[in-house]
Amino acid sequence: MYVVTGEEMRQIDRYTMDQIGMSEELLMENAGQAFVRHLVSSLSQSDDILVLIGAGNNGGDGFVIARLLLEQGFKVKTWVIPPEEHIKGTAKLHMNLYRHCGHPVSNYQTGEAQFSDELKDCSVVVDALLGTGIKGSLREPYVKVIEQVNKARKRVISVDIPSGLLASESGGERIGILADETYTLQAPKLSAFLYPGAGNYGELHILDIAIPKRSFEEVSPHRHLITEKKVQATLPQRLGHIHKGQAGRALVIGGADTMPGAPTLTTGACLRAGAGLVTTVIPSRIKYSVSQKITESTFLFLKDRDGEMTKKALEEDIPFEQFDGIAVGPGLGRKIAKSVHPLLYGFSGPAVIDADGLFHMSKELHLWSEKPRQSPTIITPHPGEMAMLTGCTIEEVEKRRFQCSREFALKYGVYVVLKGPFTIVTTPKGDQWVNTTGNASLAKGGSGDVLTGIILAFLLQHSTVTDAICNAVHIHGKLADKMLETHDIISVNASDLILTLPEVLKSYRY
Ligand SMILES: NC(=O)C1=CN([C@@H]2O[C@H](COP(=O)(O)OP(=O)(O)OC[C@H]3O[C@@H](n4cnc5c(N)ncnc54)[C@H](OP(=O)(O)O)[C@@H]3O)[C@@H](O)[C@H]2O)[C@H](O)CC1
Ligand SMILES: [K+]
Repeated sequence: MYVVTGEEMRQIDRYTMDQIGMSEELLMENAGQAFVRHLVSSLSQSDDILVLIGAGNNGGDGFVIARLLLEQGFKVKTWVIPPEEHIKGTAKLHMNLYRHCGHPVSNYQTGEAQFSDELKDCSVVVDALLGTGIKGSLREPYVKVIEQVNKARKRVISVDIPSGLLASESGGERIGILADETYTLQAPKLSAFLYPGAGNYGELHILDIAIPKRSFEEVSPHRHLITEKKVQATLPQRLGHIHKGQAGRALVIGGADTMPGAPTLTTGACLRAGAGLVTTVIPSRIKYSVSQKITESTFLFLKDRDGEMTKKALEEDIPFEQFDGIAVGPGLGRKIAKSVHPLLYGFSGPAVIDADGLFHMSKELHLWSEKPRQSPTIITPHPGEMAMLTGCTIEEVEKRRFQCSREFALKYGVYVVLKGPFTIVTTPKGDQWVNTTGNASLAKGGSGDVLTGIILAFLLQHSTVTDAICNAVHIHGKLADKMLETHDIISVNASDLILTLPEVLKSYRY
């Protein structure tokens, strides 16, 4: 499943029409058919449905939807919002088809007052005003109509994207329909995953309108959705004759006197996510508090100063060659200078850098570009850490989540896991994967430490790095979703996620 910009979707449509030979009329009919097929089970014959039509092909989809709903006996009122002569091409063809079936159209230009009354009295609004073709700031009469619809608090279902939003941008101050559900056509658009605009989408559904795979392969968008099906198919199997060393020897480096919990969580998650052996490297002074909480890992206690492990101890006292993968950073501390590059450069396995590890990395980026690691490096920043690494503001990162992580991944040859709602995984080649599991309960200290542990464990058990990271991100979100079945959203703790791992992982087995 691809995630596309408006421009990519246009190219895909073009290829489908020009090279494959499917006409726009057919695609529009397919879009309306798919929309109605999915919608009818949630409609009742007593619903009063208002279909709002704009000037372009999104409006054309609206005519198909209105016709099909009317033919099935639903009560539908169809409102054309711009002057009718603005409707051209394929949308006009479907308007005529609709009319030839004997169905009526009302026009907002001549019936504003009646429109307000009908909006007040309806129960469902189908928003087919504007889709991927919108350019620049929203113009009248759409501004007024969209504000009116948002105030009316009806059940609103958008076709393709909530009208007013741009397909590829985060929304910001834009006026847009506040939809309860959005039925997007064939492939989700970037704005479905970029806040604040993502909040306008409501529940996102993806409709298959029969655009062939070939059209996507020709345009080749580099973004994908992480799907449950793919996770299920690629989760590691454990063979009957495997021994613990073959399930991965993991090393977790972190912790300081004020942060004993972070490496504890990472280690706990790493064990529950299947690593064969885990060794936790922490400063000596927290050895009792951490080791009491973890039964199954072994420890290495390093010399510390001011409550943090020293640069020298980190570089000289760890037998890196005994391990298959490393996670460095959870609770590592920032008080005393440390360097991550020299620790990892000579290490031949995958390495995850998180939390304070990213702080130290941000001070030595020249080393990462001068001497890139040959083995996979995975960084797991939240937007604040991404801002620190790139020198952008957090707002810029949030606005340009896709571009920002891609630029960094390409420049430094690393995998970037940009956390947040809809975490984005980017490979060093620039391919991107968007995660849709998880919820706001994860906005709490410690949940990132758990993710780091799962990523490390999965890296040691998957055959590809990308699958390992995507599956870890997906499962981590799923833990939070599972917790909401029994817990309130504000009371899920990071350690609860680890306890839920066995049940969630088991639910993915065939
Ligand atoms: N993906 C597919 O395979 C298919 C998608 N379909 C649907 O088509 C739309 C995209 O259609 P398009 O005609 O390109 O664009 P829109 O319908 O989104 O809107 C274009 C009209 O909107 C007016 N416009 C543009 N910018 C603004 C603005 N800032 N404010 C107000 N109005 C604006 C403009 O009209 P004018 O009269 O002002 O010129 C444009 O004409 C896609 O989203 C799907 O829903 C098809 O069904 C085929 C299959
Ligand atoms: K729309």
